[in-house]
Amino acid sequence: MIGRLNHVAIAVSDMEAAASVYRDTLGADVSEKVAQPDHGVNTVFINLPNTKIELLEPLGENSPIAKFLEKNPSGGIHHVCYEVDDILAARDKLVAQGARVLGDGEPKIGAHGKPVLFLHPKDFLGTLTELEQA
Ligand SMILES: C[C@@H](C(=O)O)C(=O)SCCNC(=O)CCNC(=O)[C@H](O)C(C)(C)COP(=O)(O)OP(=O)(O)OC[C@H]1O[C@@H](n2cnc3c(N)ncnc32)[C@H](O)[C@@H]1OP(=O)(O)O
Ligand SMILES: [Co+2]
Repeated sequence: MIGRLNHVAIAVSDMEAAASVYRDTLGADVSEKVAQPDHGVNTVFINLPNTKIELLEPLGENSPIAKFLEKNPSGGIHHVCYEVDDILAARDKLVAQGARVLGDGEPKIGAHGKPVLFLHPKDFLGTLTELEQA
């Protein structure tokens, strides 16, 4: 069912400092910062030859990454995102197997303009898992 690794996300409290680590220290191709108000985060993408790293910082009062950063003040790996050909079929199959879809269960438009869903970390080996329509 799952296909390519679309991105690995890292939550950070200081986006400028984090982007500098990837741009200046690691010498990567780093995008501009984009607000994702529907998701309560700002994103910066690091474009690697075979995948992407998504840097996340909180946006607004009820950011879903706020608690994570309280527990991990120096940042940390927050989620992995896999591509699926048919996100609704994938969701229905996973729900039938007992997996919990976060939020209202309906896809939202993600950072790449495509539908995304999140699956509860406790159902996937302690790893918050995002699915993105390929
Ligand atoms: C722009 C878009 C895109 O790429 O297109 C994005 O990525 S937006 C990326 C931001 N959006 C999201 O993350 C949306 C989905 N996330 C959520 O709904 C939330 O963050 C939850 C995953 C439900 C966690 O919420 P919250 O931290 O408030 O709850 P909580 O502290 O009660 O956590 C419940 C349990 O899950 C654990 N937990 C929380 N966040 C976790 C994470 N990222 N990875 C692994 N475990 C995690 C906690 O330690 C806790 O475990 P214990 O009970 O053992 O202590
Ligand atoms: Co993501």
